[in-house]
Amino acid sequence: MPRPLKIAIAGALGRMGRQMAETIPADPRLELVARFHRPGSTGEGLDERDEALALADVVIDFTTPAASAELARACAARGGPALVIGSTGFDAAELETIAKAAEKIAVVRSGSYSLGLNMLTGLVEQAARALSADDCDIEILEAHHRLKVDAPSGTALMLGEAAARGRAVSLDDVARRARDGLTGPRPAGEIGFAVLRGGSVVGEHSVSFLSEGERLTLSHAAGDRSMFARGAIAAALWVAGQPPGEYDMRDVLGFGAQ
Ligand SMILES: NC(=O)C1=CN([C@@H]2O[C@H](COP(=O)(O)OP(=O)(O)OC[C@H]3O[C@@H](n4cnc5c(N)ncnc54)[C@H](OP(=O)(O)O)[C@@H]3O)[C@@H](O)[C@H]2O)C=CC1
Ligand SMILES: O=C(O)C1=N[C@H](C(=O)O)C[C@H](O)C1
Repeated sequence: MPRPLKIAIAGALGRMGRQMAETIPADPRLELVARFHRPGSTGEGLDERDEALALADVVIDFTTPAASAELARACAARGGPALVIGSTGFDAAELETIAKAAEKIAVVRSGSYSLGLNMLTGLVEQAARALSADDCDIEILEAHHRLKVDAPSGTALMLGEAAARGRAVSLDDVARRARDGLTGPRPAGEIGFAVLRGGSVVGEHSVSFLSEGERLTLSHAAGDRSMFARGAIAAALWVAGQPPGEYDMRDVLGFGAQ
């Protein structure tokens, strides 16, 4: 039997950090070797970041875009460990930092570690390919708890990317990320986003394909955070054996080009 994979958790005191600390010890393939939070955060069994990086094969990180980019830089500078990034809301510079780090270490980054949601991206791509932009409008709706700080969610953007792939266009060229005021009629080909925030909603996403007289809606609802943790664990087990590069859950799940 191979030795357990050594995991460190970044953002240990956050909602997902605490969920990871609950889920990892129940998996015999893993050993939780360290948990760290912000630099200088102590107590509650926390480790210093650099000590944690020295102990781990893989770091699982659900923090903030800035913290994830800095962590990727630090992991790359020391030649490891590999990284599983769950944070969302990155800007272009942060994505560039992660891409640079991925020249030195293996990184999985996904807006959603849910298996069902990643399956949904394949269905969305397929539907978008089949339903022409001339007479079918794509709208993405997401709902999350009141404490979420980024919008649209990373998952909504993943679904938008899937729809854009299906239509062979760039999401940046067709995304309508908000509407307010006198917006005019909806241009054909747009992929629209709408956002709801409130209460304790873990995460709900739907993609609607609207044409004259009918609407097809594909949707996913997260019941709790444990399935994100299980997906991140699958990514950690997979990424440990990979050469440097930036990967996503389609690589982990073997979905390949859809
Ligand atoms: N990909 C996926 O499947 C999922 C992604 N997410 C994403 O993961 C991220 C975290 O979500 P969630 O756990 O709900 O959010 P939380 O705010 O509960 O947790 C994030 C934690 O990161 C901490 N943090 C901030 N800066 C640093 C740093 N430099 N080093 C270490 N820790 C730091 C924060 O500390 P402090 O509290 O002190 O600010 C906070 O506790 C979000 O971007 C969210 O969208 C969430 C669920 C699933
Ligand atoms: O912040 C959250 O909570 C979540 N964030 C991710 C996202 O932005 O899509 C994943 C999940 O929906 C929960």
